[in-house]
Amino acid sequence: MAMIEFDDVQKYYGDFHALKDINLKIEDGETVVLIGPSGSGKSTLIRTVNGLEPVQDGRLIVNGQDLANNKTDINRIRKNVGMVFQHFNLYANKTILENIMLAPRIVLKRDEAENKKFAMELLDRVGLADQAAKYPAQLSGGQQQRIAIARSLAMKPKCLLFDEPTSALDPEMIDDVLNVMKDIARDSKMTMLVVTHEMGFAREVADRVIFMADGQILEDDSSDTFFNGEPSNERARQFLGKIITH
Ligand SMILES: Nc1ncnc2c1ncn2[C@@H]1O[C@H](COP(=O)(O)OP(=O)(O)OP(=O)(O)O)[C@@H](O)[C@H]1O
Repeated sequence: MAMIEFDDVQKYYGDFHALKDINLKIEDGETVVLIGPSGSGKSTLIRTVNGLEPVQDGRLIVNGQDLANNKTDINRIRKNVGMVFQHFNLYANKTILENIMLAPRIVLKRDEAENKKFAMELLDRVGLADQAAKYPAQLSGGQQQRIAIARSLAMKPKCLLFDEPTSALDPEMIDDVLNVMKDIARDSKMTMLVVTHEMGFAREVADRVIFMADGQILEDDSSDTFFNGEPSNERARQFLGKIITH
């Protein structure tokens, strides 16, 4: 079964039609990159997948549950679907280790020793084991984002959503964060949906690239076709030309 399936999904902000006839299937374990110009609906689309934005019409199945049905338990979805934001949203008054241990303790009631052991493993995986006792403000933006990723992984989600995770970072921090994301894409069986302008990431690890404009999906290709062949949609070709030459 697909991890995520949009079936003629419509999303409105008041009268504004933000997502138009979205049809999209993302299989278990796929890494999919979503690109498109500013205001095209990328954030809106990704935020519908864990129920941060409700949809008004169609079917949106995530991990076997229909998010377009208001009886669906959003908390059950969020246990399995993590999200990493542009601004890291760490808890400022908690240590790095506590930031990672909090949700598994409260939501999953994970045993304290096991929780700590796994949190330390994750800190090691993102290269920040020596920062466990610090507070978020003592870390750089890039380090905070790696902690935010570790915090999402601590829930052992089936699916991880990334909404422009490197856009708020200084250029010299971007690669460290992308390397952590590449490592996850290569080594885990997790489904990843990533909004990003980082085409190197898309080219190296994405299975598919989706291009959106004006609330619609205009192109949905394998990464190989998108980068080594040519997108068939004219606007997707223009967009690709612009971001690659910049
Ligand atoms: N809460 C909201 N209320 C009303 N309109 C909104 C809201 N959020 C987004 N929009 C509008 O929906 C459209 C899509 O916005 P969205 O943030 O999804 O685009 P995006 O492709 O992620 O853009 P960017 O790359 O600039 O983040 C835009 O026209 C935006 O102004």
